[in-house]
Amino acid sequence: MALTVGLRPLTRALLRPWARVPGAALGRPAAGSGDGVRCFGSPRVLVEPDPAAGVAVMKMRNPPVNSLSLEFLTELLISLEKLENDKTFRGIIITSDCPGIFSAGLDLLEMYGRDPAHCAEYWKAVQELWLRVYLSNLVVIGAINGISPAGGCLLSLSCDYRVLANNPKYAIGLNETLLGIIAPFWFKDVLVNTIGHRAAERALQLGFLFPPSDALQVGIVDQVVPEDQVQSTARSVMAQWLAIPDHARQLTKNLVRKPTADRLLQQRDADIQNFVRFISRDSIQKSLHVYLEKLKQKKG
Ligand SMILES: CCCCCC/C=C/CC(=O)SCCNC(=O)CCNC(=O)[C@H](O)C(C)(C)COP(=O)(O)OP(=O)(O)OC[C@H]1O[C@@H](n2cnc3c(N)ncnc32)[C@H](O)[C@@H]1OP(=O)(O)O
Repeated sequence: MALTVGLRPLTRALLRPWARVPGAALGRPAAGSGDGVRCFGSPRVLVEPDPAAGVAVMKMRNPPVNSLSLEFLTELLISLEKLENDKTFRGIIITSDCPGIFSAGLDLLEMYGRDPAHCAEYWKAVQELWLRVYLSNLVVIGAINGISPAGGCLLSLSCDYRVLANNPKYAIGLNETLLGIIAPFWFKDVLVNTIGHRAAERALQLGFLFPPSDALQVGIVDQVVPEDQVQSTARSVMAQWLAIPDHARQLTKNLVRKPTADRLLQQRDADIQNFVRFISRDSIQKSLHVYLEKLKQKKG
């Protein structure tokens, strides 16, 4: 799939070939590689390759909460495209480098107080990340080591398999209604595909954030394991998935997922316009303001 985001100069600049990680992470040997295999990535995305296994671990590190800002989305897209195009890799594990947080979801500051052109560019990047992960030819496993609301949950749901750490704080779900906003139809479609119509109907309207035991029961994650076993479990699950011939697995994945992705692909521009119209409403901006204030006050 070609990377088609119509980006502004700032974000286009990020799309240069494979930026190296600055500072300490630069050229750090990948965990367990022992053979000089180097980590790479970008400021917010650390990629630990294991070429022998054909697997790369992609660690999100956009502190404090891995909110999906435009820059972060762009870096994730670059990393994913690079891995997708490198025949060395057959699978990726997406996880977080921010303790206790997988991803706080979309960056509210990209939609609050912004002009329509910015909101449109942002939404296009959100669409692009979803399409890239959801339709990836690679096996994509989510090693969910922290809380994962809204856009964080969408990212998880777009993986082929989800392993969640068993910590009651690590809730997962599409909680948009709690913010006074609405999960777009393609977020909803992915949830319905995963947990079924009735469970999704309740979860979406009530903005459920499922703690691990409930998450497993409803099927929004595939496995819940002790926190220190999330990465090793993701690795063993990956080995099972990689035992299947790539072409058969990829075509089957496409068969199952294409109709859902096509619904967005057929109306991307309309979806962007709809988002911009919705998010620009005074009432929605007010809801976002109230929610952001609540987040601030929680601290004080
Ligand atoms: C058709 C129209 C469709 C519109 C659809 C729009 C779809 C949106 C989907 C989304 O993803 S919306 C985002 C939903 N996310 C959330 O509700 C999570 C909000 N955050 C939290 O609940 C908490 O931050 C946390 C993740 C549980 C972490 O808690 P913790 O106590 O560890 O940290 P905080 O002190 O709360 O946060 C630190 C810092 O980060 C800011 N922040 C948190 N989340 C976001 C975010 N999603 N976007 C931007 N900024 C965020 C928070 O405000 C703090 O900032 P400060 O400056 O340090 O005070």
